[in-house]
Amino acid sequence: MNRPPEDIRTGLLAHLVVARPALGLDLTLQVAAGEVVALVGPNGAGKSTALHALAGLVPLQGGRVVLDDVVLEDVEAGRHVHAEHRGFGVVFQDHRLFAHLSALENVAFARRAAGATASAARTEAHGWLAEVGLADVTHQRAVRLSGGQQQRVALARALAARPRALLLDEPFTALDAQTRGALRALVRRHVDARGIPAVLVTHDAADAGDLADWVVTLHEGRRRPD
Ligand SMILES: Nc1ncnc2c1ncn2[C@@H]1O[C@H](COP(=O)(O)OP(=O)(O)OP(=O)(O)O)[C@@H](O)[C@H]1O
Repeated sequence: MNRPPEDIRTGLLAHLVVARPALGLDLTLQVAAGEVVALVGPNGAGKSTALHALAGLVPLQGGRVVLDDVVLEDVEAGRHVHAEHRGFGVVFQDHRLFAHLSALENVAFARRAAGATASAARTEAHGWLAEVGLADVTHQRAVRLSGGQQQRVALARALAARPRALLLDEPFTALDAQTRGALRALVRRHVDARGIPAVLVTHDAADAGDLADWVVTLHEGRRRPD
């Protein structure tokens, strides 16, 4: 499942150069609209760093990030679009929910931030929580939810924001096998229906095999040759 070398017109194009003493990153990535690319590799290879760099949360020392022909970052040209304005839906490894807001409020917040009215955001948030199987805990505070439930709220929040691209860092690790399968299918449907690119960081061969169109292997911050 290695991507053929042709160029893509819409989707995500990135060259990420991050200089760090422990591990530098130099990665070129292209993900077409409607595609899921799995980013795999051993612990410490730089997968999360790459995702955070795409999201605008880790400064680049070189390179560019372009989404659907919009330049989000270009180090040489001095352009840096703030993370909040990049249009990515992100699921972080540690979920990063608002601990003292309810599941519903966490998801509605993302939809509000993306332009919906308060009541529309709440209605849609109910729908997303039902989609991820959490209709019965909508009013539970995030801090009271189990790890797997928090992970599902994080995915609902990312999808609810109507992102222009998805960045998913180990988004299914805390889930049982049945839920994992259902949520992989949900992500696939969403990517197909909205025609957006998605990057999935995973250690799970089944995640990559089921969900990804292409696999990119990172090793010590570099792409391992196919
Ligand atoms: N904020 C940071 N500042 C400096 N170095 C960092 C920072 N975050 C991560 N690193 C280092 O960058 C390297 C890559 O880490 P990263 O988390 O990107 O790897 P990973 O491939 O996602 O690993 P894992 O599979 O364990 O999640 C590691 O050596 C790590 O110590």
